[in-house]
Amino acid sequence: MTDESKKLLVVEDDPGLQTQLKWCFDDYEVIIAGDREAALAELRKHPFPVMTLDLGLPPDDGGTSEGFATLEQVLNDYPETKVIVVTGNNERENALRAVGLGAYDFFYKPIDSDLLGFIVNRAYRLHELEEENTRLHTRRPESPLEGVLTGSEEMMEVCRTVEKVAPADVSVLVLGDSGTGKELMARSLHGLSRRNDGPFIAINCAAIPENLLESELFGYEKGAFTGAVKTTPGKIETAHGGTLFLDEVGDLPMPLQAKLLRFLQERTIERVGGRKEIPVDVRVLCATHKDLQQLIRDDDFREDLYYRISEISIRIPPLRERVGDVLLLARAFLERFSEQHGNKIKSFSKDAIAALEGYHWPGNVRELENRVKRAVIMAEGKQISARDLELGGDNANDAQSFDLREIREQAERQAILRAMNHSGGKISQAAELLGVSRPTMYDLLKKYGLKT
Ligand SMILES: Nc1ncnc2c1ncn2[C@@H]1O[C@H](COP(=O)(O)OP(=O)(O)OP(=O)(O)O)[C@@H](O)[C@H]1O
Repeated sequence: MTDESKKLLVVEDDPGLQTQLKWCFDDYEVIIAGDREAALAELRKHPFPVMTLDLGLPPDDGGTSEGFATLEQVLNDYPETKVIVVTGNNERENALRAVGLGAYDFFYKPIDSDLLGFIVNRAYRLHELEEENTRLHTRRPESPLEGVLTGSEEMMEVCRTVEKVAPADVSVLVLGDSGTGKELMARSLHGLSRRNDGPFIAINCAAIPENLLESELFGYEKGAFTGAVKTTPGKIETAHGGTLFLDEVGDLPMPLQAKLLRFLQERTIERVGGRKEIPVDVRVLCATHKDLQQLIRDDDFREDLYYRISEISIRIPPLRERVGDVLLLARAFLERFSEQHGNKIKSFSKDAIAALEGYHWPGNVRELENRVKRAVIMAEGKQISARDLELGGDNANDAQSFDLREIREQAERQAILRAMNHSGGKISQAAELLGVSRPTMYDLLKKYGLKT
């Protein structure tokens, strides 16, 4: 036990009991508070793993209203503190109500120091175990690639592919929904390649108007068009010796697809308004959330370009399909943002965890990152609630389909993922949570394409 965890807060207004309680716990550093304000002032100063709380506090020493108000405030603001409620001999109802609200245990007066000592020691032990548990949960798994956090087998496979492919100078097409981490993977590919001393230049083909995209990519000569006051190299040239990342390549207009293809075949570019062929040495990585095969069928994407940019394809699974990743990433983001904001929020409430597990994350990791960032700023208690994350109610359940079978399957899939997340990927525990046998659980995982 650390020195800090040996502290015990005793909230008691009766001077006689204060003294008795003080020598009852000579193993602990006992701090006495006579009322709610004094107790909260102590809790603000340092964390207390355990506190005892007399329910009959002033100004309502004859009743319990002040005691209950103190209890609720402590449970809300200091959820890690175990509260042992001390109450009159025939006040069973109050004792049960306190435990119902979240008090750890209760104790009847007059004080039996052996029994109270036993309850306090047990509360300390439980607090210690819970802390250990939180530490284990927040421990990061070995990050396979710099900046990439994951514990899921699907993503580990993606990372292994990235490691293998990075040193080979091949073109890579990264596929995946918006916010899944395509750019992060492209940066890893660059970082692990022999070009990592060179530049990494990213351009989002969907974010730049069509008429500017050509000069943005290929550069222009002075006087090529109105406003071209000086010769300017494009992104491709700027990436010389390094990597060019074309995000949302599915949005590249047809004429530029032809020009890009020419560049990939000849490895030279011509600036807009120029005549000179400029040799450029870059590795091209592309990404898209669109279905390029469909675009090819619709004549919106050139098949020959597709083969050039996809010597290797890597598909990043959506966040909802990664077993265990939602909570792992949420905890990592919480740690990062609460450190950045200098506040002490360390955990998610139970309802927040259920909401995180139940939501289907259409915006993937980016959405999770944004929700946690916002919650850290908005949260008023010591824990992040589902409300702080703006999850719950209608937000969490936006299935728009009317197809009953589809809705049932979605719900089943969600439940399986929640159970797998909850059990840390342990199939037998997840099966138990869902009330199905292990073989059925394997069948379900297979049916929904969930790897373990
Ligand atoms: N596995 C991960 N671990 C840590 N952070 C991640 C992970 N995946 C994504 N992120 C973070 O999520 C955010 C979105 O990632 P990124 O921009 O790479 O996604 P994207 O798929 O390229 O998105 P878009 O399709 O919208 O361009 C970034 O802030 C990124 O750092």
